[in-house]
Order: sequence, then C-alpha cells, then structure tokens
Amino acid sequence: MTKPATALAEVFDQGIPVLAVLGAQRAGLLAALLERAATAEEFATDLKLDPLATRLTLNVLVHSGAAVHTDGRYQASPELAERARNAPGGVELHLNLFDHLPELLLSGKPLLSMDGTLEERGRHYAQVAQGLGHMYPGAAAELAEALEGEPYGMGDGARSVLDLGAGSGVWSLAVATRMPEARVTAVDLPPVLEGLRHNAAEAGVETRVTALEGSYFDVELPAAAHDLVILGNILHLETAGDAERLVHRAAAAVKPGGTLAVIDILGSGPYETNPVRAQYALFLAARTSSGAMYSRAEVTDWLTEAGLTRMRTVELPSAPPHFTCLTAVRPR
Ligand SMILES: C[S@@+](CC[C@H](N)C(=O)[O-])C[C@H]1O[C@@H](n2cnc3c(N)ncnc32)[C@H](O)[C@@H]1O
Repeated sequence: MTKPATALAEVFDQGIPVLAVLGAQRAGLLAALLERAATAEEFATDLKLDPLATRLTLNVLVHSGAAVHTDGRYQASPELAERARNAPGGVELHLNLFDHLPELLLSGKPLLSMDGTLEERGRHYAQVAQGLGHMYPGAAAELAEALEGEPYGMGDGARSVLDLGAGSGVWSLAVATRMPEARVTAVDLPPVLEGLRHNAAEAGVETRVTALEGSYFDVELPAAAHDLVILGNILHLETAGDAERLVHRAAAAVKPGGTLAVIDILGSGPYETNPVRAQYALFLAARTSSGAMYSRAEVTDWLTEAGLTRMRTVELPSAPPHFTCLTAVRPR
C-alpha cells in the first residue's frame, strides 16, 4: 500500500523539478526553449551554461512538462508555450515572483509595486490585465447569468453597469454580451484601457462601453446611477483603509434596488486556515507592499456600513479556487 502524499512529501518530491524550472528561467533557458528547438550543447554554448548541467536540467524539464525532446533537440512544450501566451504577464513574471520569495523573507521587499503609484500600477497592469482576463471568462459568464435572474433582475430593459478597475473588462463585458441593453462604464488607468477597448470591439459591444480613464479613488462617480457596480479582484490590492473607502465609493454609485458585486479571494484572518489562500497571500506580498486578503466578515461589515443589505454569495464554479462573488443590494 502506498502512503498518502503529505504536503511536506510533495515539497521534497517536487523540489527538483520546481527549482529546475526556476533555474532555467534565471539562466534564460526557458526563453530560449520558447524561441527555438536546439540540442542541449547548442543551448549551453549560446547561453554560456555548463553543458552537463544544461542537459540534466533539460531532461528534468521534459519530465515536468515544460519541454519536449524530439530527434535530439529540446523545445518548449505546447503547455509552456500556451502559458507564455496567456498567463498574466507570461511565465517569466510568474516565475520571477516565485524566485523572489527567499528574498522577500529576508528583506520584506516585494519584487513589484503593483499597488504603487498610478504610473507603476498602469505599467504593470498593462502587462497582466489581458492575461487575468483569460482566467475568468467562464466565471464571468456564470456571474452574468446569475445577475440576469432573480433576485437581481438585471435582464430587464436598459441597465447601467460600472466596472471599477475593469482590467480586460472580463466581468462587465460578459454582462454586456449577455444583456443587449446593458451599458458599461469601465474605469481603469490609460494603458490598461487600450486592451479593454480592443476586447469590447472583439465582443461586438463597443458602442455600449465607455472607457473612463483615471483612478477609481478620484474619478467622478455620479451618485446612485448604476444598476450594477463591479469590484473585480480589486480589494486585495489595497490597504484595509483604502479597500473600505473604495467599497463606500462603489456603494454610493449603486441605484436603489441595484447591486454591488465584489469578486475576490477572501481570507480567514491572520492565521490563514486554507493552504491555497495561504500561498496566494504570500505570492501577493511578492508583488504588492500593502495588498492583503480580507475576510468575508470584514467585507460584509464594509458593505453594511455603506448602507447595503441582502449579502449573498454567487457560486462561480469556473473561477480559480477560493475566488468568491459577494453581492449586496442598496435598499429601495
Ligand atoms: C487585479 S486587476 C483586476 C482586473 C479585472 N477587474 C479582473 O478581475 O480581471 C486590478 C485592476 O485595477 C486597476 N487599478 C489599480 N489601481 C487602480 C486605480 N487606482 N484606479 C483605477 N484602476 C486601478 C489595474 O490597472 C488593474 O486593471
């Protein structure tokens, strides 16, 4: 009988493949594999690497699914190539963040300031927003469908949607696609909105989408103007004080009878009880200085203080693990 794998056993079993992938990233070998097929010797010569270690690393990459070996040559696997195209920021950003974790432990300094100045935020998210959009299309369609039915009634007539920190527009464009009368105002930083405009045109909804450039803390938001306001994956970027302030701003923009939808990974507090969320929180600390996971209780308190009621969870089976949609309604 085989013993069940423990998390610690997995760390030791997977340590070599994980570090081989990270080493290949650092040495430029992953980028080279994504560019061309070559022998181990050719890669070692071009990248000035140790020839034996290059061949041994490549063999581990093949067994980890990162590379394929055909006729004596190695190249990126289709899965690695697909991740390079679609993962937020490509594989490079993701692996550089993994690689930064030991340094984070020593210095406490994140690798990136994705929650930094507006200029830094815009620059980073211009690279990752489209990739983030690839993570949620199924969940966004599920949310749009849920909002169309009771108790939201979003399907009736012209509906106004405000998407704060819209990114690729994955959530609000799904609503616009499902509800032909819906009109969307999408707020984000200028470099990010280029991608959103492109996506709106691709979806054939561009005439019903207004891209509003600016900070979601500062842009003028008419009070009680929208049937649906979306905060999709935003709160975890902000300090608790700013996240609360943003919930209040978003709530003030909801019409009586309208809905605020918060989509986020919600944590359980200082000791995180769930392993996936614990990893998410550490990864978040590698790319933000003050981002954090807030608990369902905290977010519910902010929604309540903002005058909203009838909190519900919308099940999004296609969302990544532990991402939840919490909705709340402004009383009529
Ligand atoms: C984690 S992404 C989420 C994007 C999208 N809502 C989604 O769920 O895929 C955060 C988004 O917020 C935007 N953002 C960050 N700070 C902002 C600010 N102060 N004002 C407006 N947008 C901001 C970023 O540019 C980025 O598109």
